[in-house]
Amino acid sequence: MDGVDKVFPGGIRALHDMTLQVNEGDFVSLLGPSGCGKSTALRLIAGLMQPTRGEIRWEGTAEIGVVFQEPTLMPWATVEENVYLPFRLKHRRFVQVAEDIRLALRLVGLEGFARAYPRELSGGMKMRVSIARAMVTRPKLILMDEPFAALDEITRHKLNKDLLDLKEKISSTVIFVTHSVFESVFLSDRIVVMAARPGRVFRELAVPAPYPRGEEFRTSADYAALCRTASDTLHHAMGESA
Ligand SMILES: Nc1ncnc2c1ncn2[C@@H]1O[C@H](COP(=O)(O)OP(=O)(O)OP(=O)(O)O)[C@@H](O)[C@H]1O
Repeated sequence: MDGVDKVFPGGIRALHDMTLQVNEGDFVSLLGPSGCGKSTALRLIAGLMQPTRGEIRWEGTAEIGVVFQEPTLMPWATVEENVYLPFRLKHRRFVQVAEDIRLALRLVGLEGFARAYPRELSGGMKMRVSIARAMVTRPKLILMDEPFAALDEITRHKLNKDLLDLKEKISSTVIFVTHSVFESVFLSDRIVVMAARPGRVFRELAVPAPYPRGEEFRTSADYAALCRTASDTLHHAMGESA
């Protein structure tokens, strides 16, 4: 993103001069207070809307998978039919992609649930279906907008860990929106702290901890120190925008 502004009709300036580079294989978190434009940035990157000013450039073509805060599953369709959706939109026949669907469900730990309906699943399982759907076509870039915000802490920790394992396996690039300091430090190799009114990049923080990361990292002194730095930076960002 190069010098991107987004002004909504009515004059709300959601983003101002946002510049951000994401490289292949990065796990980048956008961390910031409510209303700082994180979702707007993600929607611009997804091409769901256009910037008012500035540019979003790609090297090569980008296929994108998106995971929203709500799992947004079709309640009348089974798990495998839900995961089939991105292929259906590309006019691929189910039988041609059945193996990809099976593999995606296996990667998110839902092998036995292909024929289940969303109402039969827990919140965490629904989110796993949503993740399987986002990655079933093996997009280069996965955009996630606070996907775990509505889950309990234990489930959230489990899904954080599983998401990192999954990323290793499918080697995608991930841009992850969150307002949780802890989550951003656990997951990402770079945290983009944003400030509000107008939304912009306040500072970028590197998380120099090796992957794979698990409970050992989450309970380490390094993790605690990184969380403190991120938390302080977030407070500065909020102070500047208050
Ligand atoms: N479609 C829209 N029309 C007008 N204003 C909008 C629209 N979408 C977002 N905004 C405004 O733009 C600003 C940024 O919103 P955005 O949802 O991107 O923030 P956010 O950081 O994702 O917030 P949250 O963490 O609460 O989801 C807010 O002031 C919001 O009210």
